[in-house]
Amino acid sequence: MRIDVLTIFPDYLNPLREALLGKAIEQERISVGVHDLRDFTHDVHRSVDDSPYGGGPGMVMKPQVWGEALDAVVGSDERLPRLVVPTPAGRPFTQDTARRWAEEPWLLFGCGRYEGIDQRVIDDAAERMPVEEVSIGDYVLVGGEAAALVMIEAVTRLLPGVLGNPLSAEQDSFSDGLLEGPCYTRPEVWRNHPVPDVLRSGNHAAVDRWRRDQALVRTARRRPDLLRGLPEGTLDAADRRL
Ligand SMILES: Nc1ccc2ncsc2c1
Repeated sequence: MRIDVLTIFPDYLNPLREALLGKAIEQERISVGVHDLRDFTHDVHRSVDDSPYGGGPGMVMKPQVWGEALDAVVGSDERLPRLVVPTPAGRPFTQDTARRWAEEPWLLFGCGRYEGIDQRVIDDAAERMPVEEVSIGDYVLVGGEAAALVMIEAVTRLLPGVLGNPLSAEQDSFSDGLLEGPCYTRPEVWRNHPVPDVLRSGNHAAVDRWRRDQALVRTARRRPDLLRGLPEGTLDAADRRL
């Protein structure tokens, strides 16, 4: 997978070079290009924003700069990226989104700041490539870079060879629609807190049942919306006994 990121704060994306993701880049399982939007300005101030038409607070990112930057990154390659624009006004980013994007050969993240990017940039790009405006949640951020880091991690961890243990991707939260239950490691007792006996029983069926019950109870308490949204047939008779 090829990933490109357009941003006015390229150093914000340095964490992509760390840990498992950094290793996947070194192993050339993923290529990551981070591009400074200001490299596509032509004025002495390297300005990327301007006042909003219609008035109002804040500034809007200029279409000319974005248009030139996107043209440069996309290039004349016949292949086109899926352009992802992180924005609070976007469709929700979910594990299903991550799974879908993990099949893409090329993702291009356009990170806006200020009040956002001139809408004509999105409209013009959509004439040439698939574009998705996506939100990672309902809270205030200053720009799209943190969201891009979140989404890039959620996607690339699903790629073959990126995670040390591929089972982890299949068994983690949301993989079966439920929140993950509690986890434990040594010592058996820590500050008078014991590990649940069932986890030390060696009875794998009982451990699986306990873990499933914990996931169901945690999901019911913290995210009842996820329970209501489970596909028909997800919960079996044993689940429904709770
Ligand atoms: N404020 C805010 C909230 C969510 C979000 N997702 C992508 S950029 C962004 C910005």
